[in-house]
Amino acid sequence: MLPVSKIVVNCSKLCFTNKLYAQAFLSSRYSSCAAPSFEFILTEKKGEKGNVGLITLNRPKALNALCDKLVSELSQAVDHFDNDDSVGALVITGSEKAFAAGADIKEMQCQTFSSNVKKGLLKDFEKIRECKKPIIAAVNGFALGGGNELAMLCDIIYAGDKAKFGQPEINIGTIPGAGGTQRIARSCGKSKAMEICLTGSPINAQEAESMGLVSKVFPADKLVEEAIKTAEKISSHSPLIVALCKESVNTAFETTLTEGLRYEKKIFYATFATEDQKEGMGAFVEKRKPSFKNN
Ligand SMILES: CCCCCCC[C@H](O)CC(=O)SCCNC(=O)CCNC(=O)[C@H](O)C(C)(C)COP(=O)([O-])OP(=O)([O-])OC[C@H]1O[C@@H](n2cnc3c(N)ncnc32)[C@H](O)[C@@H]1OP(=O)([O-])[O-]
Repeated sequence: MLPVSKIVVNCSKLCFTNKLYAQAFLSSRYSSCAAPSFEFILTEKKGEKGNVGLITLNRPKALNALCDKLVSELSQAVDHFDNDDSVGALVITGSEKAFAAGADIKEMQCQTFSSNVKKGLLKDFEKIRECKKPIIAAVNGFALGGGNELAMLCDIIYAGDKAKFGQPEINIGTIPGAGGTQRIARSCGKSKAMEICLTGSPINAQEAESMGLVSKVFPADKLVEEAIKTAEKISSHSPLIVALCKESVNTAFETTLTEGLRYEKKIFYATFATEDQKEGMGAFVEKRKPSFKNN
């Protein structure tokens, strides 16, 4: 156990580091509109048409632990691809060892209730949810705590065959804070959510697939390629209609069945006011490929 004096020194060092991060973030954010450059993530466009935005978490020494700066960069990169008309869908991945081992415990250990409230600890994490384009999480290795919550924040989860999912927060005296208790319960039911959150024990990719947390499992070395293929398929559709479809499915997690069906019907009717619906149905009747205009 660390003596108190060492903990205090460590915490003040962290606060200073956070200030530097904040300054670097502000200057990178407001200096240009070009693709931002990052320290803890890599971004590139993938797919035959370059229409998939790939974001790779890249903080290998800490198993991609989600420190403030990493999450802030991630949120900026998601926003950047969301506003890039040449990109139709995003893939977020990590390394073969870790998608992300959770929030950065070393950074979090000295935080207090009031500091969490004042700085809005989860604000960048929550911003990712506003992305209109579909996001696929391609998970190899550990997806623990905030790592699993980040995967669940995405729209589709693909796993490598050695992936491990879990919410170990209970082991370190806290609870899942970025959607773990809510999203597992909604997608996999109460008993699984309780088991995962209350034991803190991880589950493997096959269990995650059988309980519906993950939609497909691939050999680890094929995972990102498969996720990109799915993202390309999504990107071949009308971006406008894809965004409406994503919003409609997400509504299923927010409301009652009656309200959800009412919402879906409104959106379905509304698609008939778009050029892309005319183009899509026209192309089918004329036996040609549609050419969507995002209108
Ligand atoms: C701001 C946004 C917030 C978003 C979400 C907040 C809410 C969320 O619900 C709360 C959490 O996620 S609570 C978190 C929930 N997550 C957990 O409780 C999981 C904690 N991690 C583990 O249990 C183990 O590391 C593993 C079992 C993942 C791997 O074991 P292994 O293969 O023997 O590897 P190893 O030797 O152990 O690690 C290698 C290096 O990585 C380092 N590092 C790793 N994880 C870190 C982390 N989260 N932090 C910091 N560092 C972390 C580790 O210290 C070491 O570096 P060192 O310089 O040599 O000290």
